[in-house]
Order: sequence, then structure tokens, then C-alpha cells
Amino acid sequence: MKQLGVVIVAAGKGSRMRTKESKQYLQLAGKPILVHTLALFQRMEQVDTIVLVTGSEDVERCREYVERYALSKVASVVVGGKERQDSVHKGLEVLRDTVEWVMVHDGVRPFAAEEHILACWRQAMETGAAVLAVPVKDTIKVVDPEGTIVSTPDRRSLWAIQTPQAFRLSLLLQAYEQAEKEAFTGTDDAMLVERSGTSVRVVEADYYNIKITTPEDLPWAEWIIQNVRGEREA
Ligand SMILES: Nc1ccn([C@@H]2O[C@H](COP(=O)(O)OP(=O)(O)OP(=O)(O)O)[C@@H](O)[C@H]2O)c(=O)n1
Ligand SMILES: C[C@](O)(CO)[C@H](O)COP(=O)(O)O
Repeated sequence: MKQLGVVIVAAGKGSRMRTKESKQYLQLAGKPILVHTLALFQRMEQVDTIVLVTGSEDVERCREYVERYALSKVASVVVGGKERQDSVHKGLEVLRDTVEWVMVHDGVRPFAAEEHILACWRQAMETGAAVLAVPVKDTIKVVDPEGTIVSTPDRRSLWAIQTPQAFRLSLLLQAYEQAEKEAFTGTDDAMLVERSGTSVRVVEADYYNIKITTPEDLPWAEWIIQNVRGEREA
């Protein structure tokens, strides 16, 4: 059995970006954002195989990227589902019984640092489940529907969660099956594991590992690639 598989989800519509083209296909330093993300895991010798999850209308275009950018670790391009969770589940099913460990990563997070990705996997190998995260910098309030502040959680216990998120594959599949049975939808993979009773550890990353989500993220992403991460070769 291989060691480590990566599921990269890129089947979203990118509605908050408000561009005609889905955000994962927008150009960043001359290449689609998704290609930068795939190239990051392609370069890592610890990664054995990659499953790319995309929209049904984009399968051909993704296969073409795999060829053009020599992304040889991308073994499957599969069609995702309505929610991110459905897309991840489809990717995980492709890996079932083929790898021991899995990392799930957003196709629109091209700036995860290799050292942090590896630290996340190492932590998961110790405890079963780990995610990248950064301490929040703002004061966070819980606000009711009328706009009144309900409470102010202690910032020292708040972390903004990123991807990749790393798990023993059997554990994550079990958590996904439980969530499906109970019709639970979460906003990240760790949530499903947490509610199945397993602890998930946080691994500190950096603030450059952004999820490209809204229009103001694009100039910031260009700046990061030019000044921090450097242009990456596929
Ligand atoms: N049904 C979905 C929804 C999201 N994603 C992926 O999950 C990642 C994180 O999601 P997000 O940034 O919310 O992307 P979108 O859902 O595309 O954005 P929006 O919510 O603005 O429509 C993205 O790489 C996105 O393509 C997916 O594979 N399948
Ligand atoms: C998984 C995630 O990227 C962690 O920050 C995030 O929760 C995805 O959320 P979205 O609702 O798909 O933006």
C-alpha cells in the first residue's frame, strides 16, 4: 500500500469571486491558480498520488493541465458534488484501500509552505489527525441576527483553520460515512472527525496560506507569489 495520497478539491463555483471564469482557473503569474496548487504537491517527494476533484464541465480541461504541466502524480480526475464535503468524499473514495494517509487541500490555496505541509502530516502520523492553522489576529464576536453582540470568545483559544488537513484515511472515511448517515454538513474535514470523537491537532502555519475567495485576494496573491513564495515550476 502507498503511504500518502492528496485530495485536491476544485469543484466549486467561486461565487464570491464574482468572475465569469471559476476562480481556480484564473491566471496567477502566468498559470492557473489550480496548477500552482497541484505543482506544490507534485514537487513533494513524500506524496505518492493525487486525486483532483473538479466540475463535470472541467474534467477535460483538468486532464489537459495534467499533460501540459507534467503533473504525473495526478492519477485521477473525478467529478465533485454540490458542497465541498461531497467533493472531498468523492475524492476519498478513489483512494480507499490504496493509501494509509490522506491530506485534503483546497485547489485555491496555492501558497501552503512545504515545511508546514510536512509538519501537518508528521503530526497526523503521531495522533491520527492534524490541520494547518494560524492564531486569529482580530477580536472575534458572536453576534445575534439583530446585530447585537452576544459574547467575545477569548482570542487566545481561537485559530483560523486552513488546509491541508491530514488524517489516517480509514479514520476520515469513517467520519465522512457517519456525517452522511446523520445528514451533517461541515465547513472543513476536521469538523467531521471531531464529532466522531477523535481529537484533531492544530499545526501552526503562516498567514500567506490564503484561500483565494474574494476579489481583493487576487492582488494579494500576486504579491505573495512575487515577494514571498516565488514563482513555482510545475
Ligand atoms: N461543491 C464544492 C465546493 C467547493 N469546492 C472546493 O473547495 C475549495 C474551498 O471552497 P471555496 O473557497 O468556498 O470555493 P467555492 O465554493 O468555489 O467558492 P464560493 O463559496 O465563493 O462559491 C475550493 O477549492 C473549491 O473549488 C469543491 O470542490 N466542491
Ligand atoms: C476548509 C477551509 O478551507 C478551512 O478554512 C474552509 O473551511 C472552506 O470553507 P468554504 O466555505 O468552502 O470557503
